[in-house]
Amino acid sequence: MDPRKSENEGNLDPDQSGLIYQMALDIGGSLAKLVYFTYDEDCAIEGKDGMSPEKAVAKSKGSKSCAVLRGKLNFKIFETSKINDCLEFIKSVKLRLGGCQRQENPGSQAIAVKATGGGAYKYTDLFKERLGINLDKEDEMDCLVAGANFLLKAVHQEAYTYMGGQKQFMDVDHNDLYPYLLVSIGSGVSMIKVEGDGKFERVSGTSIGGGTFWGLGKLLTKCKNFDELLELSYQGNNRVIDMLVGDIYGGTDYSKIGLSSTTIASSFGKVISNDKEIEDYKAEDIARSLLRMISNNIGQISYLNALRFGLKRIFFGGFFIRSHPFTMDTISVAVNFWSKGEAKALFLQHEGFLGAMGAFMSSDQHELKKLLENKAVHQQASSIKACAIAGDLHGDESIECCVYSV
Ligand SMILES: Nc1ncnc2c1ncn2[C@@H]1O[C@H](COP(=O)(O)OP(=O)(O)O)[C@@H](O)[C@H]1O
Ligand SMILES: CC(C)(COP(=O)(O)O)[C@@H](O)C(=O)NCCC(=O)O
Repeated sequence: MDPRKSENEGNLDPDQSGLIYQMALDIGGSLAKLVYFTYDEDCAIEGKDGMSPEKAVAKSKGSKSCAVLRGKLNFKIFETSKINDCLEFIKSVKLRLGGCQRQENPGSQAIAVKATGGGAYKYTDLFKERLGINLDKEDEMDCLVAGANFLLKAVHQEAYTYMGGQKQFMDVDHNDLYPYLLVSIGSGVSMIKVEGDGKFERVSGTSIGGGTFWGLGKLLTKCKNFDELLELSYQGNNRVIDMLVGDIYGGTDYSKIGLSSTTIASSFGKVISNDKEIEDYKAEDIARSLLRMISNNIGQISYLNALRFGLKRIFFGGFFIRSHPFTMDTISVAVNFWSKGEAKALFLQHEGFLGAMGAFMSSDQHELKKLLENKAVHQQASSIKACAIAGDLHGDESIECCVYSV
């Protein structure tokens, strides 16, 4: 490959040759997330006598007739520390925002793109200078909530429970969605009580989140990337590192206070009594203990906040989860254990894209928003992959969808 080209250049999915009608960004502490809608110019509109999408949309305004725009919602991620890859990707695709602007001559015509997350502020000048894009900033919490509400209502089988290796999809009753606790596990963790569309309060947070897992993991195991660390955690045994109740109580349960001998009494606690150096421990075991410690802690704090407000459902999002069985199992067990089965942990297929989806939905100057705001996006269930992100950082996913306008 030509070393002057970015990793993504020349490696585009054929679907991306379609026009990008609308794009939004969520640039977080660790990852930059993109959501964009593409359609095939030749066959995008149905039921409008072969006219162009723009014309059909324009014609449908103010009339009772229905325009249907067929296309795909695409999802893509980049490491924030490699923001240049993200810029190169946007540069390499045909950006046709609002149905009337082409990004062929950056600098000559400013294009506005909705953006959220800290990077929307940090990289404002970079986007403007390199791509001629004005980042139109949206509040991160507003976007997380809007994205979660939209996905839960519009995407079939978006939410699921995970217990004992079993994934069980939950049908969301639109009339019985609120209230719930939304826990976004990104670099740090935000906990938001959601009571309706745009009706929410950030009730808590913790700095011990995904960045902590990846940061400490990198230090302690010398892993070079996040996936490697996750993979290691699969193979490890945390009992070598963690001090269990049984280690303290001579192998027995402490049943009087409901603790079994296998419960972790102290994460990483066994290390203090061993005369070992870090090299004497297996990276797998360290990764496993770390993942359990962080996941357990988030599960417990989430439950406590759910209890504060009498919330029974806790939806977990953010890329820390990565549909990882062990992470989801640990969080579910923690919520179940602490709530004595009263509260439920739920996960989202598009876990890491809540903010980007919310930013996408917040666009107010493009035709697509006008199409989307009143109508649901109906996806074909068969087109969803079981895992939102399947390991590969640059792996992307798309949902076939129809956008209706009446
Ligand atoms: N490929 C990856 N590279 C880095 N971190 C990853 C990756 N995949 C998952 N993660 C985890 O996801 C977290 C970031 O989640 P995300 O929801 O994108 O938050 P943020 O908005 O802070 O970037 C990281 O801190 C890390 O724990
Ligand atoms: C500051 C943040 C909202 C930024 O979001 P992120 O990039 O981590 O997704 C988040 O990291 C956070 O909520 N941190 C926890 C801060 C606290 O409540 O202690």
